[in-house]
Amino acid sequence: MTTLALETEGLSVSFGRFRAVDGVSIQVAQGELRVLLGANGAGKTTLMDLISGRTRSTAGRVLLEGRDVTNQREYRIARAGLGRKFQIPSVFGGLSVRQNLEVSLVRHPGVFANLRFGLGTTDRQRVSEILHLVGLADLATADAATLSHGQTQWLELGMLMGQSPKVILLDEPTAGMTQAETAKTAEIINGLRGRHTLLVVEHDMAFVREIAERITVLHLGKVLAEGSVAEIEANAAVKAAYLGTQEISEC
Ligand SMILES: Nc1ncnc2c1ncn2[C@@H]1O[C@H](COP(=O)(O)OP(=O)(O)OP(=O)(O)O)[C@@H](O)[C@H]1O
Repeated sequence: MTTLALETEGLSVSFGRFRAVDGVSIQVAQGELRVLLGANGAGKTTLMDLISGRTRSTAGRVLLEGRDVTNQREYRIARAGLGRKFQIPSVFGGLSVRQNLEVSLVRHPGVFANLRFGLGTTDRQRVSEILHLVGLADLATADAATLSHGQTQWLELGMLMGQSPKVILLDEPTAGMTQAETAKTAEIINGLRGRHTLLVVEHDMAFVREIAERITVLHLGKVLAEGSVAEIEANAAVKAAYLGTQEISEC
C-alpha cells in the first residue's frame, strides 16, 4: 500500500456565509509532486493556509503521514513535518549560501548554533547534496545578499529541504522569475521528485507541463478535476469552468 504523505478529508472553511474551500479531499503519496491549479479566487492559497494551520478550518481533517494535525497551531504543524515556502524569501543576507543551509539544518536548538558548534560529516554531506539539488554549488561561498531573485528562491527552497519536511508546500515558485530562471526552477523541482513530497500552486501552464505528473484543479473552492496534464488539458469541465473559451496554455 502506498503511504500517503498528505491527506485532506472534506476540508472546508467559510468566511461569513462564503465557502472559500468546500469539502476538499486530496491524497498526495510520498515522493509525489502534485500541482494545484485554479483560476484567481479558486481557493488555492486558502487550501494551503488550512493545511499549514494559518487558517482554521470549519470542517474536515488534515493528515500528515496519517497523523491528524487539523487546526493545530502553525508552528506545531511545521514541527510535525510541514514546510511551506512563501513568495517573499527570508534568507540571511550577510551569511554565505552554504552557511544559510547549515543554519537551516535542524540539529542544535537556536538558529545559529550549527555555525557555532560546526556540523558533523553527515550534515556536511547533506548541505553539499542540497547545494547541488538547488543548483547553487558554484555559489556556496557567495554572500546570500548578492544572489539574484531566482537564486534566492532556490536557496530558500534548499533551506526548507534542510529541515527534512515530510511535505513541502510551494506557492507560485516561479513568480517574478525570468524565463531562464523559470526553466532552471523546473529542473530543480524535477530533481526533487521521489526525494520530497511537494504540493505546488502554479499558474504558468508551460511550467506546469514541465513538472506535473498529477494535477488537482480547484474551482469555486471545490475539486473540479484530478489527473495527468493530458487528462486535465482534455477535460471538458475544466475547459468550461476554469478556462472558459481560452486554451489551457493561455491561462
Ligand atoms: N480571510 C478571508 N476573508 C474573506 N474572504 C477570503 C479570505 N481569504 C480568502 N478569501 C476569499 O476566498 C476566495 C479564495 O481565495 P484564495 O486566495 O484562496 O484564492 P486563490 O485560488 O489562491 O487565488 P489567487 O490565484 O488569486 O491567489 C477568494 O474569493 C477570496 O476573496
